[in-house]
Amino acid sequence: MSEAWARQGNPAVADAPASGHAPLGAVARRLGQLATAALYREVALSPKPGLVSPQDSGSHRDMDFRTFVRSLQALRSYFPEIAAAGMVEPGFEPLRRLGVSAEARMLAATGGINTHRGAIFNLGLLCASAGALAAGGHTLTAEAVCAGVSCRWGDEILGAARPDATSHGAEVLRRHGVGGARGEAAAGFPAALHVGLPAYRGALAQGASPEQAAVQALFALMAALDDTNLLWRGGAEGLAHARQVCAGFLARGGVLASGWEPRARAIHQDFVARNLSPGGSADLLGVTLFLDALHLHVF
Ligand SMILES: CC(C)(COP(=O)(O)OP(=O)(O)OC[C@H]1O[C@@H](n2cnc3c(N)ncnc32)[C@H](O[C@H]2O[C@H](COP(=O)(O)OP(=O)(O)OP(=O)(O)O)[C@@H](O)[C@H]2O)[C@@H]1O)[C@@H](O)C(=O)NCCC(=O)NCCS
Ligand SMILES: Nc1ncnc2[nH]cnc12
Repeated sequence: MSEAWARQGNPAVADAPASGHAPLGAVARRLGQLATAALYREVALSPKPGLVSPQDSGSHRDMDFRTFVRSLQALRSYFPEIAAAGMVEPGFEPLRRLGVSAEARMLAATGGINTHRGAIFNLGLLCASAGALAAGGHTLTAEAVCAGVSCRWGDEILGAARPDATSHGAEVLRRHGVGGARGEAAAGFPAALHVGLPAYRGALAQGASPEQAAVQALFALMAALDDTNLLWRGGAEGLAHARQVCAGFLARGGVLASGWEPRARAIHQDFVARNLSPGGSADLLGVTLFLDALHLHVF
């Protein structure tokens, strides 16, 4: 199961070059494949508290696994496109326009449902940063790619926030002062880099399967993050409850302890009963899996 899950939707696993430098067009295509594969692995993963998986729709009534797959199909050309755009050292505005048009394609494919708004933003910026590094002849490491987003576009990412915006994220920023997707990106994705990635790799090193390691990374992210989706649906109380339950799961040994799966499923049911959905953590799990794959593949 675990190897099959790791290879699912991941063409890069099957045809990664053994060594050497690929032409830039091929690098952009491979970055796009890695981004799409990371998002596919995230949505295919189970159990995930409150989130959509092939098993069920979690705390969501308007979308299921097939909605996410349709959304991913609509986004397939976006990630290579924005990676290629990054290679010509653009300012923020051309990247933002690519993101806005990808969002429109996502909404058309899902009938107006927001499946991947955060992912379009996060992984779009990371693909552009990786493209810029590749064009400069630099090695693509998780640290360099994340720092690239912060250094190149951090100020504009924060500056693009409109005080009168009506999005859930903007409302949460006003009510709770939490920076959400923009804050994470502008700071160079500290949660994915310093929480998700060490949890994922640490679990693998201790013998977990890739699938178990991804569950561990998701719980670590949920325990640490001020997830604006949890705040939107559950307020400060809902966020505190979710973080505490996930910290408790990790303190009992997480996915490395026997009986972890029924415990994780019980937490899933608890989130559903409370109508909680950690969409920001899910997005950052996608980022974590993308960053990990950068190390595995030679460009
Ligand atoms: C920069 C934007 C993404 C602006 O976001 P804003 O702050 O205005 O907020 P939202 O529009 O609400 O979207 C932010 C999405 O980011 C994800 N997220 C949340 N917290 C974090 C975090 N701490 N770190 C990283 N990412 C985070 C999250 O995405 C997931 O949740 C989605 C479902 O959300 P929503 O529709 O609110 O949820 P429901 O609970 O289902 O609602 P109801 O059922 O109750 O109605 C899901 O899709 C996940 O993806 C937040 O949603 C951006 O809007 C923007 O500027 N976009 C265009 C530019 C662009 O993309 N450029 C790319 C290259 S520059
Ligand atoms: N699997 C998932 N379920 C619900 N919202 C999400 N946002 C990103 N991934 C998600």
